[in-house]
Amino acid sequence: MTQLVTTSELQLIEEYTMQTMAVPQEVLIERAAMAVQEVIGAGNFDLSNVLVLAGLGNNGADGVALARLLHLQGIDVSLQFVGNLNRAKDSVQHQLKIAEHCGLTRSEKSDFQKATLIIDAIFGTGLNNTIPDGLQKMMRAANHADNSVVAIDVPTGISANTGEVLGSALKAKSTVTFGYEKVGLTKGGGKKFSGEVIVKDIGLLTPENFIFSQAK
Ligand SMILES: NC(=O)C1=CN([C@@H]2O[C@H](COP(=O)(O)OP(=O)(O)OC[C@H]3O[C@@H](n4cnc5c(N)ncnc54)[C@H](O)[C@@H]3O)[C@@H](O)[C@H]2O)[C@H](O)CC1
Ligand SMILES: [K+]
Repeated sequence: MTQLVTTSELQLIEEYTMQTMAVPQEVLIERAAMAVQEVIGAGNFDLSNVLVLAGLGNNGADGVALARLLHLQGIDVSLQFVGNLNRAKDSVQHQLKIAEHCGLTRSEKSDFQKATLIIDAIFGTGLNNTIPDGLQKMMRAANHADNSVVAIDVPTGISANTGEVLGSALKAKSTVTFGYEKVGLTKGGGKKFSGEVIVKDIGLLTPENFIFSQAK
């Protein structure tokens, strides 16, 4: 029996971890980035040219932290933001500051064809309505380029609760999801777009006798 989580259950667990147990958000972001670094470094992916597509929320923050780790490892990694960076969460700005201090500057436009691996850090569990048209176009181009894509936490475009495709979704070879498998990865489009789902512990703490509504 594998525990699955809905986004509201995950929110309670995140709050418990950060508010009650006082684990800083930056620690979770760092451990999330390290978890993805470990998975893609295990030999099944060609890391000769990695493109990180980062969104404006914490999924993007995970991606920026990962790009910095790969850069420090000497990997040829490009970091491209999707959306207006001025509207990004503080967590993203903070990770970008660290990355720039480490010598990684963001690219404006990246060449999907050149990338041997694309990291999908655009939207995670926070996607709450249909993907904007412009981004849908870019995602279809990325799917068409037929690169290897590794999704951080949830493939962009997939509802973490229902597995529904919200306009368009990025097809992942693997999805590295944190703490627990999200319900949306096990059904509908979520199952199809997630590829191999790898659950990684990043130090999320779960309250005693927490009630999970779903399992598989
Ligand atoms: N579970 C954990 O303990 C950790 C999770 N992390 C990562 O955080 C994301 C969830 O981050 P969040 O900021 O809540 O949302 P997203 O990054 O998924 O989305 C960004 C942002 O986008 C806005 N938005 C939602 N839908 C749309 C839309 N259709 N069009 C435009 N904008 C949209 C909304 O405001 C969102 O906030 C989780 O997946 C993990 O990757 C932590 O980093 C590590 C610990
Ligand atoms: K993602």
